[in-house]
Amino acid sequence: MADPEPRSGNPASTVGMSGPVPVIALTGYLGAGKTSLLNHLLRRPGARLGVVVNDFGTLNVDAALVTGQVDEAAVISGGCICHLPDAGGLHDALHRLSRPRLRLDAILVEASGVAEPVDLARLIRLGNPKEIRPGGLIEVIDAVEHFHTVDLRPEPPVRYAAATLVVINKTDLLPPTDRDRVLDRIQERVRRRNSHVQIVTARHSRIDPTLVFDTAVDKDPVDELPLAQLVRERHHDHDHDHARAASAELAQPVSPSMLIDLVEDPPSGAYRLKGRVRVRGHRAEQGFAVHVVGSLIHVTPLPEPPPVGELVAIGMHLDEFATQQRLDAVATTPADRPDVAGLRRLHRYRTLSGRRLAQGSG
Ligand SMILES: Nc1nc2c(ncn2[C@@H]2O[C@H](COP(=O)(O)OP(=O)(O)OP(=O)(O)O)[C@@H](O)[C@H]2O)c(=O)[nH]1
Repeated sequence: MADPEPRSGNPASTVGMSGPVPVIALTGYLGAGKTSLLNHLLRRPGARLGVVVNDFGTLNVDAALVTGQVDEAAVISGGCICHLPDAGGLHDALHRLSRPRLRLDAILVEASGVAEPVDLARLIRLGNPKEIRPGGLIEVIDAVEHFHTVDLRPEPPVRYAAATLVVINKTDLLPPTDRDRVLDRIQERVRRRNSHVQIVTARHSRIDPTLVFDTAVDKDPVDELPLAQLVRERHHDHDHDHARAASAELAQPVSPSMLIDLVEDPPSGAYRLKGRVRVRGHRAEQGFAVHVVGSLIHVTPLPEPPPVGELVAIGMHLDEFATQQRLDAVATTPADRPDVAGLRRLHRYRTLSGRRLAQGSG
């Protein structure tokens, strides 16, 4: 399963997004590999990440990485501790970490092994709509222990339903002769509960961070602590499959109908889809930021319509050719007149993005 590198540079970073900070939940049964995943993501240079863990003191988070990733070390070590499912604690932590001054690219929430993913996903949706947006829920599965711990009943566990990405971890511990059979079986169980979820396999939770958040540059920012850089260099590895990406530049306003068709039915294999777009409104042009993670769709207005917009799709098993065609179709189809039905659909998502977060429904 060796996927090629993203096609040109790092398309994942071409959409420089301010606006709501994505909050990504890491869940999984005890010992599945959540902390390993968190540390792996923190090692990725270039992104400014906030971290929320249940108890920073007792978890095996690499402190050098955490403090190095964000120049506000005090925020990480002192302000982001919460005890799930205490909504107040989580919301306080998210509120602090989403302050614009911190300029975080993403916030990672590591849930304890006993936390219910469905409840956690709902808690995150209860946050302040202006500050954060749901960035997905990553469920880590221990490939060896799965059928002895989590998946014991005839019906697949409900926890799969909340996931946008499933990482089947510890594949190195599966006997080679049994590997494919076990992986197929786990996938089949997950898909019975969540047919469209993206599934990847991993050793030591090493997945391509591009799947999870935007990594803006390939080397450490200048304000990075030297210690963190050293730790990263020691661990810097390329022993994971790479996500694929496709992108299109939007030189003209796009058709809202085509855009919503795209986000409601993303190209095959796309896990994340994001864009900054310009649409023709009744009176003037309007700008929107659009984010899709799994089945989550989030639309926010931009202060100004972008002179040139972008669309980017990312996924482990992305059909790059078909995806490029879909993105290009949106980019090149003229949208000279206001598309009333399309605008209505777009604004509905905009309203839902705010309301769903505010009310915690859906
Ligand atoms: N061999 C092997 N060991 C792994 C892998 N992933 C994680 N481990 C080990 O499994 C143990 C548990 O991993 P963690 O990342 O701490 O798991 P966790 O889900 O955070 O654990 P809890 O917080 O206790 O629920 C650690 O000793 C890891 O080094 C893997 O893919 N292969």
